[in-house]
Amino acid sequence: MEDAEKPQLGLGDTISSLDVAVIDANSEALGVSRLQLMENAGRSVAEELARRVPNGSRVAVLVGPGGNGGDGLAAARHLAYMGYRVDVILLAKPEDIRSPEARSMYEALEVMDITVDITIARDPRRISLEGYDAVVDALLGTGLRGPPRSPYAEAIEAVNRANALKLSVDVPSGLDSDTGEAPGPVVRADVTVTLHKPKPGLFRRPDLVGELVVASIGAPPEAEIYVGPGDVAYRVPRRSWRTHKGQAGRVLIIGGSQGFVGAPVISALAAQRAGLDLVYLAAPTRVVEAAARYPTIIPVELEGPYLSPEHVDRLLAVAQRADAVAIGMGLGLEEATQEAVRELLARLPPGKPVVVDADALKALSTSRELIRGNMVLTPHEAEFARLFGAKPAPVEKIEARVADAAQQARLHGNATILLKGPVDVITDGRRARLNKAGAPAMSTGGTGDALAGLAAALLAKGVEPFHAACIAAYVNGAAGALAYREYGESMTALDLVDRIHLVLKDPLGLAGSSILYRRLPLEKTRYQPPTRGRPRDRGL
Ligand SMILES: NC(=O)C1=CN([C@@H]2O[C@H](COP(=O)(O)OP(=O)(O)OC[C@H]3O[C@@H](n4cnc5c(N)ncnc54)[C@H](O)[C@@H]3O)[C@@H](O)[C@H]2O)[C@@H](O)CC1
Ligand SMILES: [K+]
Repeated sequence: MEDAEKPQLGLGDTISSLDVAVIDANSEALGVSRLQLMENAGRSVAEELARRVPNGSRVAVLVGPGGNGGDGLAAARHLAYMGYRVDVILLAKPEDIRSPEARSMYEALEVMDITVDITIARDPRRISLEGYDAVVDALLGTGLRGPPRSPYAEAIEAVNRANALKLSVDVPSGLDSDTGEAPGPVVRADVTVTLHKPKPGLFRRPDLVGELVVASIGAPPEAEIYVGPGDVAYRVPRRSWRTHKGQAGRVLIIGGSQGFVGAPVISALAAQRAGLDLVYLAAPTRVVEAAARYPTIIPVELEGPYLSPEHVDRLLAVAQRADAVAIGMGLGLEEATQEAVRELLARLPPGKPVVVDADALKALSTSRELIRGNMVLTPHEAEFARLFGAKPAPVEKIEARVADAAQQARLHGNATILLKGPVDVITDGRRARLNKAGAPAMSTGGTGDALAGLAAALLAKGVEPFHAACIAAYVNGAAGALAYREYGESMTALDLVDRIHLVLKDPLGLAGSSILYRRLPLEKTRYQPPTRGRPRDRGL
């Protein structure tokens, strides 16, 4: 396979401002703190400046109130060590520097009374950058919201007037790193040192970015490769007081048969724990009767012992009221059931996101043309082999396994495939991530049903299919790990469901726990670092 065709493990070639927050938090969960990242960012910035301006030169560092300013403060310390004459110009009052990391950068600089000069720009219109050889723009980064307000607007104008080398930290201040829009004043940089990975907006405005350099902040590639607490904290929408009933998501679970009564009930319970407004459970009579002890689940009784084509019209009507559907758990392998699954998937509105699990995957194996981009398929290895007609590479050869799954995703409309195993592979053919949260006892029956319910719940909340599958795998695994801690080998899928709220309520609080610390015996893969260079040279 061509290298270009291989999806890189991780979040792709560029990262959004949301990805930045996720990577920070996942990095912290893996033992590399935000403070370390900021320190590395500052050092990388100082080193890039040192490549371009001889030491002894005069450098002004303009510092904003957030993480971007924190990077600038760290850079100032490194530049002082390297022999530059450093003046730091603070646009915010020191007490307005709130993040603990940026604060500690400021405190370290404050006592450097021999080598660094710090001024607070009380009147931003009077900032003069005359006589400097270089200006470091650490005003605003990925946290920019809307056009820069005073005093940052004036500070940006001052940077642009300066007759010096202009180096922007992460993004030219004023540029929206996601869209490339500049809704107000914006820095015109000679060099932009962007951190960890390029942001998409940078490629849209090479005129503002100048030379683009991608610098390491020491975040482990694993912070992107493995789904982690940052994904839960920043990608899962939360209700506000203004949310109306139904807005937080409605899910339709279709599953169960005379022989498998519990599976779809576990899915429904897990979906509910993900914070949904409504959960419909459409299932044969015996399943609906068993679910009656959970009054919060809305039953849709399908008369008879198993799903069959005469139920499809009714299911389509209920599906209209749901934001996402999960189908397959415990449905059984009756020919009529398989036919009903195919008919339903063919007739569902194309915009409706669907999780296809278990017995519904078997139905799909004879009609793979029904697979589409907003589907999440959740096969384990044998189901994958049956569905796509080829076994995936073993878990130990993780890169080959990812490539096998990604290839099938590409062949099937970039649907999301969640290939379950001791380490889960999640890919839409463009991106690929892994989940290692879990516990050996998760081989117990029903944990896969919980996973399907979680994935559907996240889809219903508007999370895009790739991230919904990633987060479902992590939340399910982390809840399983917590259940295992308490019950050991005796844990059941219901113990897992009972711990979903712990993972969702305080995902970052769990970070200190050992959920991501298991080292897996996987064949090593090479991480491809993002390339340096001018955006136009990269044809982007
Ligand atoms: N994982 C990463 O990539 C890392 C990011 N770091 C840095 O952190 C930055 C992000 O930090 P933050 O999220 O704190 O955001 P920023 O530092 O970009 O700015 C946020 C601050 O600016 C204010 N602000 C936002 N829009 C404004 C506007 N239109 N007018 C006036 N003020 C405005 C906000 O109130 C907030 O105080 C990145 O750009 C990067 O420089 C680094 O510390 C290292 C780690
Ligand atoms: K900046």
